[in-house]
Amino acid sequence: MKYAYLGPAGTFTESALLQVPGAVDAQRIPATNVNVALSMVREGSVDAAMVPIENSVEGGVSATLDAIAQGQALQIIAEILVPISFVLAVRPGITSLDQIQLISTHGHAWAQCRLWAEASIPAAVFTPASSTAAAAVALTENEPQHDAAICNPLVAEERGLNVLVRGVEDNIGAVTRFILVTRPGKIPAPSGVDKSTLILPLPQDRPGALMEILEQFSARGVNLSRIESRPTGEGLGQYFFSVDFEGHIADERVAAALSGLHRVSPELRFLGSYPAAQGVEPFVDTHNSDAAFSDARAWVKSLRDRL
Ligand SMILES: O=C(O)C(=O)C[C@]1(C(=O)O)C=C[C@@H](O)C=C1
Repeated sequence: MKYAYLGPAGTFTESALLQVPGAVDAQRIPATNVNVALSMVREGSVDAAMVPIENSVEGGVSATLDAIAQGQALQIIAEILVPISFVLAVRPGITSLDQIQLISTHGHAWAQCRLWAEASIPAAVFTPASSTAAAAVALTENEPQHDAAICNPLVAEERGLNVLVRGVEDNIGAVTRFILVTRPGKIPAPSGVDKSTLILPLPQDRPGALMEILEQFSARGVNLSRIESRPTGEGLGQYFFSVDFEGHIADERVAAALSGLHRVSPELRFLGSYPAAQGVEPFVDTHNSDAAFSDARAWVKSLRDRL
């Protein structure tokens, strides 16, 4: 397997990739951003890409939500959770917080440390980097453009950077969720605790369209675990929903919800069913069990056989 990931080496995304069985010894290609990583998958130069999709503090990663919603179809085959804690690394010569004028990191990381930064280095100006590791690596250049970087403790250690402060995140216990993305292919077999992801364009032409979408899930007892709206980019008021729910396409209730959704929003995209990184087997009412669905189907068929 050959993997792309949001690089350079030392990002939290690489930490997520290293949790994938076999990835430690596999070829790992750093990409400068999420779009580049996903393009490598689409054009076939790698087998899969690891990209961030949401953080428990800052929410959805728009670049990923948008890139997998549009363009050539992709599939999610796994999710990985990584606990997030940041350090403040500094360039040689900086020994105290009041010397820091320019501070760099990834936008999502900055959002998770903003309160600490406002209180501790109020005069410092933030300059965005393509990743936390890119900001850290830049401190090792001959003439660094910034004085400090907020990054993964591992990259600071690997690059021999001076760390002034540890644990600069505003929320202890933050977690980022990453997804492993391939070209569409075989769907991982149900594990018992699975998740599925959909992109659902919101039908424009009628009131109650969102309700129609939601009732497809609720009528079959399918529990949503994330729903976010994103603009399609085609004009004000035009949205799609990015939705995760508990269950696998092999489950009858999920298949029934999907066929209902296809009628309501025919342009929907199924992004895959894959083992959930945490959670318990979902509670399924008797009337939403696989057996109840196949009994009902057989009953209707017996009636239609009389046509
Ligand atoms: O910059 C990194 O190290 C990344 O892996 C990206 C990213 C993100 O996009 O949210 C991942 C985890 C952290 O929440 C901060 C940044």
